[in-house]
Amino acid sequence: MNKPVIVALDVEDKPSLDRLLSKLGDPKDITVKIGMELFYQFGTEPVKELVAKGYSIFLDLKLHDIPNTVYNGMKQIAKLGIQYTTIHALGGSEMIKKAHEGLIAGTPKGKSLPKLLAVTELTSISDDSLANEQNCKLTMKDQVISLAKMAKKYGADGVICSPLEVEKLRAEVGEDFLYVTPGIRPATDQKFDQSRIATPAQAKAFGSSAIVVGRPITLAKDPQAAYQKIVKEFN
Ligand SMILES: O=C(O)c1cc(=O)[nH]c(=O)n1[C@@H]1O[C@H](COP(=O)(O)O)[C@@H](O)[C@H]1O
Repeated sequence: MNKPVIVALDVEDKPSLDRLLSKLGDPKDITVKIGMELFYQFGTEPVKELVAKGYSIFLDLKLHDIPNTVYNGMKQIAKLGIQYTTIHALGGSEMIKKAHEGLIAGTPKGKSLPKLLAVTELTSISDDSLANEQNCKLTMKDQVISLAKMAKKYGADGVICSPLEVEKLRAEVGEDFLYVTPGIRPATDQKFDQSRIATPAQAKAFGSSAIVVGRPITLAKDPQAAYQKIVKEFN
């Protein structure tokens, strides 16, 4: 994947956003992720602003609703000129299919279709939570593989999963699919609420197509150095 270190812009206000962006470098070399924290506060405005500046945008709203609602939501998202967007695979095959169709319906003529990424099991979910809260009978790896196979069959371009699952996913779901992995922690960083984590170098070795990194950059004393170190480690 092009520009494969995706910076999660999980900040609470515009000055923090501008400060962080000013540390990252030339917009055309960077993929940034806009998620709930910015979107629920400022709506589509920062998305449009960053598209205009030339960033590649991953709009992460993790749609999970009935198929018709997701179709209509994706139709709107596709108009924004972003490169990647997300749904929860647990919404089911019909929802995934409609998400894909919504993106096709909403993408302006001549523009490229945003890539549809399906979240499998969130990287904050532990094996214990999968077994005892979701009451899932499969192991984490098998559950993620099962969701990824369904996502691929119904029109997703890739999945979001932990780096720990990528090796097996590549073997069982195929090389012609994107494996985008959050849960990235450089060796010295805190885990916080993540469960299934790996370092950037481990993610690279496991075969992640791209990594999503938030707090190791946003909370770093020197975000610029933290970002560059992660880019170097992953490339
Ligand atoms: O869809 C995502 O990006 C996502 C899926 C997932 O399973 N786990 C996960 O952490 N994320 C996102 O990846 C980012 C990780 O942030 P940090 O834990 O601060 O690096 C956050 O913006 C999460 O919303």
